[in-house]
Amino acid sequence: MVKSKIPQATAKRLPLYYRYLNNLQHQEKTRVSSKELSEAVKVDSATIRRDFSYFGALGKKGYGYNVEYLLNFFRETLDQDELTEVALIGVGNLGTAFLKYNFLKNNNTKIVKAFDTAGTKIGTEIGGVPIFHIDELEERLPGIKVVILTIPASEAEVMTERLVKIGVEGILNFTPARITVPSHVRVHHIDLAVELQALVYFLKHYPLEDKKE
Ligand SMILES: NC(=O)c1ccc[n+]([C@@H]2O[C@H](COP(=O)([O-])OP(=O)(O)OC[C@H]3O[C@@H](n4cnc5c(N)ncnc54)[C@H](O)[C@@H]3O)[C@@H](O)[C@H]2O)c1
Repeated sequence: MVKSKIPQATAKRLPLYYRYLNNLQHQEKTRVSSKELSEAVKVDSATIRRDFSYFGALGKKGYGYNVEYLLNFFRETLDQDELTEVALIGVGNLGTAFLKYNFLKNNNTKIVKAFDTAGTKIGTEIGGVPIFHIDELEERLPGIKVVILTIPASEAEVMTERLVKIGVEGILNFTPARITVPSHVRVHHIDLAVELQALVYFLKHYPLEDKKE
């Protein structure tokens, strides 16, 4: 297996590929063509071929890619065999939805603890995840390196400082606040409004070739 560094853009597509290939394996399919994969994950086949070349997976003409080989590679690369425990901060509309969904279906990340300030939620569970008061953060968070932030934007900066102090290494930030972190902490910012705008922009300016009239 190839162990060289994978470009970030490629790495971001790995979970997408992984999920689809996992489905194929459940259907007992042993191989997949880049065309089939391309249609399923909505990434053009040239990009898929380039991505896969980083994994040392070279599709054979008329055969395609070996599903098991790719899955093994992705499991290693995505650390799928290891459960990553995640905490969620802010059990409001968005946070509640994430707790109900949790992520175990897709891969081995799981929300194991949640925190909020609202008295009515403390001591309850949603989707099997216990909700603690945020005052207990310093006591209960250690050991967890990844946090999902779904609190009001006004709270984000102060909360981030607390998280960094406790040793959090990755923050999935759903708040509109741009938070600042030291260089050893990684923040991924998710903004559905921006994604939606991007989609509308692409539809307008880059119509798909086989768009039906
Ligand atoms: N990224 C996106 O696409 C997207 C979409 C919708 C909402 N949002 C953002 O996500 C955040 C949550 O949105 P929502 O609709 O769930 O809001 P909400 O008001 O329903 O939930 C916020 C929760 O955070 C809790 N909270 C407040 N201060 C806290 C603190 N210091 N520590 C712990 N918990 C605290 C509140 O008690 C509440 O339960 C907001 O910042 C919102 O702007 C982002």
